[in-house]
Amino acid sequence: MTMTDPMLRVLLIEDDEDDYLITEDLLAEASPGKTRLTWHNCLDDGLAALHRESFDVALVDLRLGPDSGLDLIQQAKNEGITTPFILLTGQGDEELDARAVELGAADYLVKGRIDGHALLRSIRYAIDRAVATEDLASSEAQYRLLFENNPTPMCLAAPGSGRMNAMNEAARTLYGVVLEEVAGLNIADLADKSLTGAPDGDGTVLQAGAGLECHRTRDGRKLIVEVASQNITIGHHELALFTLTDKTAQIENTRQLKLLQRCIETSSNGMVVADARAADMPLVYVNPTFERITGYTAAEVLGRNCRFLQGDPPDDSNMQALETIHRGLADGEEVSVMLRNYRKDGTPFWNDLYLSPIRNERNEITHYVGVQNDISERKSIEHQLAYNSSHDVLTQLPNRTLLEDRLTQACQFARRYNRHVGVLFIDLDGFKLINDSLGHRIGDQILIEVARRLKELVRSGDTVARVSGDEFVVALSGLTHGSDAQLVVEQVMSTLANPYRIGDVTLHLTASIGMTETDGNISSSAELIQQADLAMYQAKQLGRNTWQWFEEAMNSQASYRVKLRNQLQDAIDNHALTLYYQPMIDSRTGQARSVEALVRWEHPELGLVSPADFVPLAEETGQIIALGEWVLDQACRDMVKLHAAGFRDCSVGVNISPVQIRKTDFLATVKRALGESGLPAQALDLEMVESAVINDTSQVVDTLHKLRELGVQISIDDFGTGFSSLTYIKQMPANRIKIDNSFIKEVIKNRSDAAITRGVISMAHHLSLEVVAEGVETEAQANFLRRNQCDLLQGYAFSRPMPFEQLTEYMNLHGHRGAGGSDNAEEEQKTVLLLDDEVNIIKALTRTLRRDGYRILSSTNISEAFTLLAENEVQVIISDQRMPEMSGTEFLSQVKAIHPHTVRIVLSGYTDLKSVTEAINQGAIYKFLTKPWDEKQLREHIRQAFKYHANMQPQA
Ligand SMILES: Nc1nc2c(ncn2[C@@H]2O[C@@H]3COP(=O)(O)O[C@H]4[C@@H](O)[C@H](n5cnc6c(=O)[nH]c(N)nc65)O[C@@H]4COP(=O)(O)O[C@H]3[C@H]2O)c(=O)[nH]1
Repeated sequence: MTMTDPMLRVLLIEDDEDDYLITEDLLAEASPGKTRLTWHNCLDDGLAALHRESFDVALVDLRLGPDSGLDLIQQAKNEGITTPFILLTGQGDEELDARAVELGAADYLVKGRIDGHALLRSIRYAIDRAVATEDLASSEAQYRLLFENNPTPMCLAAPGSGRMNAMNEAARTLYGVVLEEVAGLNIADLADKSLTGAPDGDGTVLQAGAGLECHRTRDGRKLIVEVASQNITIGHHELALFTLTDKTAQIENTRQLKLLQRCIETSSNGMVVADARAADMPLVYVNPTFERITGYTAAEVLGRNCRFLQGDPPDDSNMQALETIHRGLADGEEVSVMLRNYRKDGTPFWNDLYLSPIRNERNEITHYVGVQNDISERKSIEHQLAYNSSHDVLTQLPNRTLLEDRLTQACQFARRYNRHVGVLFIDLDGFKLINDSLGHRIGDQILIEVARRLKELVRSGDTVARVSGDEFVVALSGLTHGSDAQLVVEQVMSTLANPYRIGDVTLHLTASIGMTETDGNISSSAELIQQADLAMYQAKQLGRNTWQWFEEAMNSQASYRVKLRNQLQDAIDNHALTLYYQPMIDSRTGQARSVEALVRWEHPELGLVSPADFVPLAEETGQIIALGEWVLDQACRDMVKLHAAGFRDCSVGVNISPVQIRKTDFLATVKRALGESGLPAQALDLEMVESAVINDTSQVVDTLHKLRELGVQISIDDFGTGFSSLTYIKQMPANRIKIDNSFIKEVIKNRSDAAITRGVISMAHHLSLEVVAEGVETEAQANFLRRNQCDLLQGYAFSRPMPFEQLTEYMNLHGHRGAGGSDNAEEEQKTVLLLDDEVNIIKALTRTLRRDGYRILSSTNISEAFTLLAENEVQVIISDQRMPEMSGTEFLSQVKAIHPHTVRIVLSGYTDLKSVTEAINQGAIYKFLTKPWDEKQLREHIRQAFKYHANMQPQA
């Protein structure tokens, strides 16, 4: 009923006309003029009228001829007619009443028992109910629309059983469920049944009361879903409403981000990010490695431009690198530069910096990322190697190369300022005897002392050099007269004649000295040295302990050299040279897998002449070409024989002089030697000093590449004595480097030699080069080298050079020596080294610690302790503090440099606070324990020390 139409439109479907008339009267009486009654007397007409016209209410008689009013109501409902019905009947019947209500009839009236007002009231009630029902249906439809179209996946399920009641479209799409399936589903069917427990949300924030669950789509895809549930009531039904938010992608992204972050944070390179769009490009991120390298904390540097690393005032040596950076920034390109930067404490470090722009999706540069690599250690090793190339390692004096340089400068100065240069060639008399009888250690001490005395004697512009074993040269520059050198030589003679006290030994030495002088007009500094050398030879001839000026006539004595040269030529022509071989031992297997060919000359008068004497002569005269060719041919032939004897993997190292490699037909010579002998190219290893390549043309490098293409191996010989730039060596097609024996000599006790050797091995391995240690004389050296992964060992500790016949025997006897095997068992065993000069303390400590099953090594002196450390895998060291040679803390500081992975403990009855704190600050000491000790506590400390050692080891 609408407000604009106050007339009630009533349809009566009734087969009895009388009843129609009665109804009409009742309505007219109750509401005169306010109702309009339409009458139809059968079911079909009634239904047709309901379809055709609009009525506010329909009164339906129960009996419609053959039909029932209930059927009509039923049919009308089925056909979508929403008009409210009131059922009329002749008599009251409860069952009928119930059935009518069940079908949706608004009321049930018994004819004859109602008056007009009751009828009207019933009609109005039916209309009101219909309006209310329609409103409810419309609001239900709205809620359904909200649920169904909600973008959040949701479903409704029975709270107890979990039977699915409804799933909205978003949820069906997420899980791949079709509408028809929903009714057969249970909420539990969404879960991934293969997993138990809640998934790791990687810190994802969830709504209050929600949880994360692993679910699976119908086609098996895994989902991580945030599930929130809430109990609601719909039409008297208790239901659980689940909202299901898919977090899979978000969690995966978080994981990826965290992984990236962890990579950056744990990177061994320092990393910084600068904001390219903010003024002065401030740092917005630095990783922990940056903090470790520079000593600055993130808080101290964020917001600042990273130029503070260049020092204050900025280091000028960075100019070129900074220009490259500025150019890179201007062009928006990545750059790689080497900078000298400064840590917070002011110490410099070498920063190998790679700078790269980061662009956004619009290709604009938003940030710069800088990757830093602290290469100070490499630089310092290279620096030290470079120093060694111009200095004698033992005495730290300039060597022959630097001497020649200084002499050339002194001659230039003399020419310009009308001055003179004097040269003293000093040879110690009888030094070889001292070396042979008292040993190298004493010999070395004397050489160091001689160097010290000579340096003290000369002026600052003069040069004292060591040119070979016991030969020194003093270059005196800026002399007014050449004869002034005479004053110096007298002082040298008397200074050197003073006694030498080495330990308990007192020695007396004399020297033979040759002298020469020049006004600077001389063709080469080498000639000047040679003149002084000839004069020294003369002084020796005169009975030693004297000095001689060089005279022109002495040059004739140089005819000795001419004679030697002729004899060498004869030896080459008549095959009077011979080859010796020295094995190189594989440090892992203990087997010889390579040999070095070393030439020998059996001189008719002089006996066996060392190649160190005649090879330089042959190089000077050019005879090295013929000599070298003979060596190459012979070595290839011998090696074929060795292969035939069963040692097929053995290669032969042949020394190649720089003079040889520079010859354009060198490649052809090698090919011929291989072809004629039948030796596989892989079995030939050409050993050459790095200067042969570094100082030379690209033609030499080209030849080396061609040799490598053939399969021939290339070794860099005497590594460490030349230019020794590892960066440069990277460019060379070498397979191996041979560390010069001067480093190996002291490797187990000299921290600098140990560091260089270790550094060279590690860096060579990074460049995929094999490393050979030359001059290995003791088992201690060999063990140190093995433990530091040196690949091959060569030296008297294994074998001296020998003729070919002996080599075959050697290979048969020692070819299967398994030196590497025994070490492993040793390595696994916990070993402690005890050092104390009191035997009783060592005994007591041994008693205490033996109970814990450690392997116990002990020593009462430092030198022996170093040897034990070199020969054994020791994890924990306990040292006394007060010892005659040096303090325990000093000893442990040195041990730290050579064996950094040991755990070092001082056990002392006495405390020198300064040295102890220093050693602790340097990280040299793990613990400082005092005597007398509590047995239980000491054992616990040692147990902890081994645990600490185990934790320090890199995890496999
Ligand atoms: N103190 C000590 N020395 C050890 C030890 N083990 C080996 N040696 C010696 O060290 C030298 C190693 O050879 P190199 O460095 O190539 O040094 C060689 C190499 O540069 C040159 N040489 C030798 N044979 C030839 C050759 O056929 N051609 C050329 N161009 N040079 C050669 O002469 C140098 C000296 O040769 P050698 O006198 O045979 O001396 C050899 C060898 O006998 C050890 O444990 N302690």
